[in-house]
Amino acid sequence: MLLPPLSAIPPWVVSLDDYEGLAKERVEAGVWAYLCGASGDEATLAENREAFGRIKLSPRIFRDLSSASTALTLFGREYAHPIFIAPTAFHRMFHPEGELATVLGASAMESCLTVSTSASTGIEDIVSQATVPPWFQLYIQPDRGFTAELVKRVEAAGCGALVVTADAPLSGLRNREQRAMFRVPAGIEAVNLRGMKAVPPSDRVFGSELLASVPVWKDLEWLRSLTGLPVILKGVIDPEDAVIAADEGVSGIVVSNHGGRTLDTVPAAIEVLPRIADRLEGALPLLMDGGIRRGTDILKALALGASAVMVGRPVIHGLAAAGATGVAHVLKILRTELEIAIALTGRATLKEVDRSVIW
Ligand SMILES: Cc1cc2nc3c(=O)[nH]c(=O)nc-3n(C[C@H](O)[C@H](O)[C@H](O)COP(=O)(O)O)c2cc1C
Ligand SMILES: CC(C)CC(=O)C(=O)O
Repeated sequence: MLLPPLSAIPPWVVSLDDYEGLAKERVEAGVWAYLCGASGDEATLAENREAFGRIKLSPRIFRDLSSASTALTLFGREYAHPIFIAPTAFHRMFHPEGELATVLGASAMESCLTVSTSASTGIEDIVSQATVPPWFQLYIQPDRGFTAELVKRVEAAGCGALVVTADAPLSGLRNREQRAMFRVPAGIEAVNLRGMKAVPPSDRVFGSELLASVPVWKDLEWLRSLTGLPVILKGVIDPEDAVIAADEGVSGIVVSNHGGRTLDTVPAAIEVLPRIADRLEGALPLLMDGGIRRGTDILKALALGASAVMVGRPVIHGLAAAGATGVAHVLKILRTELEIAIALTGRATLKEVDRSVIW
């Protein structure tokens, strides 16, 4: 029997891990496998966490912290802190209020939500509830005409940026999800894709219509010609691709392996981040996601070259556990942990967080 969402947060809930247990009791088994799972042997999923554990911090003492702040400016906008929400699909699978609850929780904590292409709520409704303009994550669809209309629609709705996901032209084979026979439940759909001409399903990979229409670099140029929004490329792992992306004129990059859900045995995003930062030498703002569960993880990412981080599964744990309140509390925990971690390493502002923070 599934439990209903909580109406109050128990006092023993103090970390993101605590939320995972609360969420599991409230989510149907197949949907849970979709949320937690990753591709293949889930080696990259595990590595995203383990790599953070191998990085040690180096605290400095007796520093002046009187002007401490986590504020930053990104793509011309001020943000109160560098904790952003990664795009994840179909929030109504996890809570009846879906993305509307997520965006309320995000707004309460001054956090920016990236809305998935496969959101289960209309983009205009989500943006209307936000105090921080959401970003929109775009999968370039085989139907390029529909894609162009969608880009115009999200810009008109008031989204602040377009996050183009590049690492999932095909879905990874997520065995955990296959074994649980996961299907998107009836009544829940990617409403922002309604009316699109979909490619017919195929049990072939090579030779399929889908493979014939996967996006290439030239599609990025086309996309940039359609919109005045900053275009951020998500799913970059190889430093060579980061260099091409910068040459192509993207506004930013999300260093990400899709939470281990696409190609398995890719290195942890936090391991890749400093290599990309070294290659780009500050040419573009970098974000990263994958395995962020603690404020110290965020501090490590900032020290290794990220301007901000995105958080995926834990936000959904908060949503499933307690709707908007759960989302806000997950973000609040992370924000408090980050402030304490920055202060205990003797730094006052994000500008002071550089590689000297790493042991
Ligand atoms: C359930 C689920 C759905 C996701 N859906 C999307 C999506 O629609 N678009 C996308 O670009 N990434 C998607 N992602 C990947 C996340 O944006 C992000 O890269 C990843 O979850 C970060 O890792 P974390 O969960 O360890 O924080 C999804 C991830 C999960 C767990
Ligand atoms: C609907 C899916 C394509 C969303 C996704 O990117 C994921 O589940 O990882």
